[in-house]
Amino acid sequence: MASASGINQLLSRLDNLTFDSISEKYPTTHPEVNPYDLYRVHIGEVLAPIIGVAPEKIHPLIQWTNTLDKGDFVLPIPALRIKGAKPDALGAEWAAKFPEDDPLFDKPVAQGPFLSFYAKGAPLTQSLIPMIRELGAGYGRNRFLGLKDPKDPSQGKKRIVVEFSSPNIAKPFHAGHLRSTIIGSFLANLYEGAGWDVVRINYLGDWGKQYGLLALAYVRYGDEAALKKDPIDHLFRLYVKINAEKDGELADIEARKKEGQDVSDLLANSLDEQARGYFRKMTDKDQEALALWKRFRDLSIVRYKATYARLNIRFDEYSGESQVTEEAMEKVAKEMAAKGITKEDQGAVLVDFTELIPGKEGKRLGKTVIRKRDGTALYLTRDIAELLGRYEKYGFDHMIYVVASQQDLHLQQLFKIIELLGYKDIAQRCQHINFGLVLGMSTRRGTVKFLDDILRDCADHMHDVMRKNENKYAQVEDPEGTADTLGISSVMTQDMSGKRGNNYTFDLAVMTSFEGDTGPYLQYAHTRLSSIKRRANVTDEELAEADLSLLTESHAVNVVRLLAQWPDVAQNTLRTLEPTTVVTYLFRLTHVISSSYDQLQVVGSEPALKAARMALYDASRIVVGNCMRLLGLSPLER
Ligand SMILES: NC(=[NH2+])NCCC[C@H](N)C(=O)O
Repeated sequence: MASASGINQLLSRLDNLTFDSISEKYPTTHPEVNPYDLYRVHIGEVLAPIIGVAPEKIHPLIQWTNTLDKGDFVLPIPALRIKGAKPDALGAEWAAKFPEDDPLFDKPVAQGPFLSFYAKGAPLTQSLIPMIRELGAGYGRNRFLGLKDPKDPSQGKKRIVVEFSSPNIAKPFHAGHLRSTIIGSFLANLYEGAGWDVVRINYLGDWGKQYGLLALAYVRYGDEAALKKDPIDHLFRLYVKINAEKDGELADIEARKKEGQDVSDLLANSLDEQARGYFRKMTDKDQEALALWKRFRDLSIVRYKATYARLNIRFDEYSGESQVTEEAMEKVAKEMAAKGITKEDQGAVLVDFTELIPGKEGKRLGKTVIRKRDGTALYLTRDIAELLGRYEKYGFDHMIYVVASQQDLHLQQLFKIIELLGYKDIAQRCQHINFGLVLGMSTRRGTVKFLDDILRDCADHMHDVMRKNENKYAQVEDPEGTADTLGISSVMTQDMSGKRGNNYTFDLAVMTSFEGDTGPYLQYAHTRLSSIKRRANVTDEELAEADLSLLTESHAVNVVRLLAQWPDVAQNTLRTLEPTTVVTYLFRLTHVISSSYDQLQVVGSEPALKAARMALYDASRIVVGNCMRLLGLSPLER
């Protein structure tokens, strides 16, 4: 069965529409990957002569519903702006005129200012199930959305850079990095599914005076074997130790100064000063200093890669603050000065937005330093040069920075400076995707330090939860691996359940439960669908030939109606850029599937019915799996 068979089957029911006529008249629709596009086109075409408005005008106004009892689509009548008549009356009139024997819809229902449309079960079921099974992992993907020119695919894809995760070497991987990793990877998958060319960048915090200090620590206390074994941990320990020493020293100097002692010698030889000197060597490209720093960086990246792999995440580029060259910063510094964006203030260079931009906006953006008095560049300085460098390198159509809300101002300043530099078109391509805090994140081992700690702790907790059910536990083939996957699913699902901007409380007990809207529940739903298929013993051929007209129960039709929404949900998520759009849909879907099990048994039903129901569950398994993979979860089979 070819993938088009499902959609052709629908089209063959409609004598006025063909593939070509649809794509000609409705260039934004793609029924071959989203059957509901055809449904909307059809509504417009049928209503047009009834209402006396062009179908292309009606089509974009049609919306989906949040619950199936409200229908599959609604037309908000006031949106048509028909003068003189009451929406309620119009709705009733149009509903009455809607043909009784429409091939796709029952007679619409007028509900206040809305006209609600309910898809007929049989045509939807019989076309959608084969389509989903044929498209498989591709169902919900829409390669057309990312085309530069939808009418001319030879123009190629649009390109997006997604920068996410971006931890700091030798410092803890905190909740902000965790959220950036989860949300960023999700967004990258989302755009990939929409046919964009996606570049994933990890912008490491790996530069600055503190890395000079770290090098000093390594020279004093470093342990080669420990560094090789666990660089992230070893560097962090060194970092903590040397920072404590440095702070103690500065406090001591401060105290002596208060007593009136001459501390200039102490200051000149202080760790802080030595760190500055070491970092200066790094920026001056001293080979030895750079070699040590590069080892720290390279070894850390190797470890990070292994951890990201557990989450199915890979990056196309490990960029970082260190990769921004002095030359590149020098170049923009000149540009900024020439354009009058920066000014000197007691040897430092700064941008004063309050002077550059009148009113509230300038006040909000405030003032910010671009070069310190000692000549060193700052976080923002590097971001400016990095952004322009990325544009040069990738020529992106869009770029997303997935960074915590605490850095809202930083990114606003960054984009504004790019704009003031005269690159308004580039600034407009950039977007900050922010997110709220994670509260109360600590583990049994104490406060969280690294991504590995977080994941291990969740896996351990999950393992305990699993052990509580001895019977089931005994049946799990690889309890360690399963606990690991379930643990990861727990954290990720909890993180993506609410709106990005909200804070949430990290709660191991809640997130690892199999009850409620949790990651383990989703995994359970998927394994159950997989096990039905294993136990039913129906061949793929039998599934392909199943008589789907047997799926008449409302439970079956409701599952299909939800399955049909998936391409729309994915497409809508491109607008919201909220993981919860997918998560919410996925829980609705899994709940409807789960409530159908008692009504629609597979094992024990007579062969034809068994095959038909199995085809329904197989399509369900595919969609649940596709949603989970888009979210970054690895669906379990057992
Ligand atoms: N381009 C950027 N500034 N990205 C965000 C980097 C996040 C930074 N490393 C931090 O931990 O706070």
